[in-house]
Amino acid sequence: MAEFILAFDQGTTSSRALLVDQKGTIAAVAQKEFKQIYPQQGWVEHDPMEIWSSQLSCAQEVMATVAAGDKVVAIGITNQRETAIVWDRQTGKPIYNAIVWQDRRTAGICDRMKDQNLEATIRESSGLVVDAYFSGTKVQWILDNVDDAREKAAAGDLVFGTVDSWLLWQLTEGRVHATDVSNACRTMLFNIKDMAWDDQLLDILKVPKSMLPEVKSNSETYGFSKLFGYEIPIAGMAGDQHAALFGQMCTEKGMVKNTYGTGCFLMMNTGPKPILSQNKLLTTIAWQRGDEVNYALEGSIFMGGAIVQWLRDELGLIKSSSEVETLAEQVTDNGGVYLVPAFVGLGAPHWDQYARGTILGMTRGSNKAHIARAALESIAYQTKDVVAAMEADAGMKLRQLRVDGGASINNNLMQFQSDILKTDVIRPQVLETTAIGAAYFAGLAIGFWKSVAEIKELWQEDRQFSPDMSDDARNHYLQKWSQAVSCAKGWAKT
Ligand SMILES: Nc1ncnc2c1ncn2[C@@H]1O[C@H](COP(=O)(O)OP(=O)(O)O)[C@@H](O)[C@H]1O
Ligand SMILES: O=P(O)(O)OC[C@H](O)CO
Repeated sequence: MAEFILAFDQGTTSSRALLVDQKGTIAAVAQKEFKQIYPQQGWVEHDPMEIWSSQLSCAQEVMATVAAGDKVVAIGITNQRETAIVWDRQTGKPIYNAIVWQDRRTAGICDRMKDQNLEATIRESSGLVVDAYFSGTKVQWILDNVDDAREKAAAGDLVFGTVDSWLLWQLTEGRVHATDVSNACRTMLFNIKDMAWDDQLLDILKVPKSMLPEVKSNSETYGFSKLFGYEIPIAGMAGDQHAALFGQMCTEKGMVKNTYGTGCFLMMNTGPKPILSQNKLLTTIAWQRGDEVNYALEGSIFMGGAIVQWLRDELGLIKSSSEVETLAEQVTDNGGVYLVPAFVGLGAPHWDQYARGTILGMTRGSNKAHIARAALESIAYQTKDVVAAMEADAGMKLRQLRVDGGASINNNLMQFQSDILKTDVIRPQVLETTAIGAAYFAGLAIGFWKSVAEIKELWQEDRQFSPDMSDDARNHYLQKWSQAVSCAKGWAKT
């Protein structure tokens, strides 16, 4: 009889469900894209019911492949982080769409917090910078802008959750309202040293404590789902980047991964003590298992693979994401063209809410291949900016970068990344590290895998990319990139 873990990977643009077996092999995958809602410039929303229905239908699709006699022994959840959902405790209905992590509508609330000199307080307690990215200001916005929401929240009738919480609520049919530490620490409401909701932060952001989910570790049984014919424990939950760090088995201090999905998210495992960044990175909880807490430094880049989607969907330069490779290969270099993909502002280490997308350096000879190349290169330059900040904070040089996510399939991009970083880039055989990480957390909780050492044996390299660029060329690219970033900054601040 074969046994599997069912992993939910609820991403920004699609929901996925995967079956993972004991060898860490993916036995089945289903994926469904869902609607991106842009009600105003800079706003990004999802329909929470569609998040759930797309996730459920993917789960049903892979469950249908489980042979008679075989069994799913646990569910692991991983999710797009920071996205905020508020729903009615009694009816389970959302009172507003999910406000997505990319949404910039609360930039003004953040400016006011900065004017009140709250940055240091917020950083000390939450490890975060003041930015519209995080959930806290999004919850505040919903409470202040949806009719009667403040009154209902004060009466205890509303609950808040990130997407993990929302899925857990649905899976348990409203019986469990909980989250995990890795998602909690992205809300700007959680104290990463005390490992508890922070009263001062709740007060600053005007969020009533009664709305908040119970906070648990990343690997334990949160509840049971009866939706798939028999009772299955939900035993692992983690934000997608934290799950990817674990899925990449970056379990030693100093190990770094970069996930090239919609955005790019670099995380460095910094061990059992939090390092407060001096270089505008985030201090975040990597994961908690039992009483053991691991911290990480994170650099969040808002536009990664999404730039390729923009070339495809808005400019129509390519028909599928993979076509970007052949288009970019039509030219031997960027021809002096630089694209700063600040479509939703710039994240780490710049944190400019008002930066906007910019293309610079075009001449009469510039063509669509140069733009495609500049778009891909921008992913590598943004990564380099974060790595430089990470090295400064950690006081050490990066030894290697482990990569995963949809865009890491692009060999030219990975080679350019290695050239620009002057560091080896290592790609594993299984690129679904996010879902795998969630499966590992769930499997460890129920004894499907006995130890991290056992799981480490499952990680296998696919390919290594080593630097092959002169220092002069690298310095030239980085200098022009930095000039281009300066031009993109502050554009929308009027
Ligand atoms: N060959 C490629 N080169 C560059 N980017 C790619 C390529 N193939 C896919 N992508 C990008 O990868 C992203 C999808 O990766 P994925 O890890 O599934 O993202 P997410 O989990 O954020 O939805 C998309 O933004 C897509 O444009
Ligand atoms: O949907 P992804 O994979 O781009 O991840 C989104 C991040 O969790 C946002 O912080």
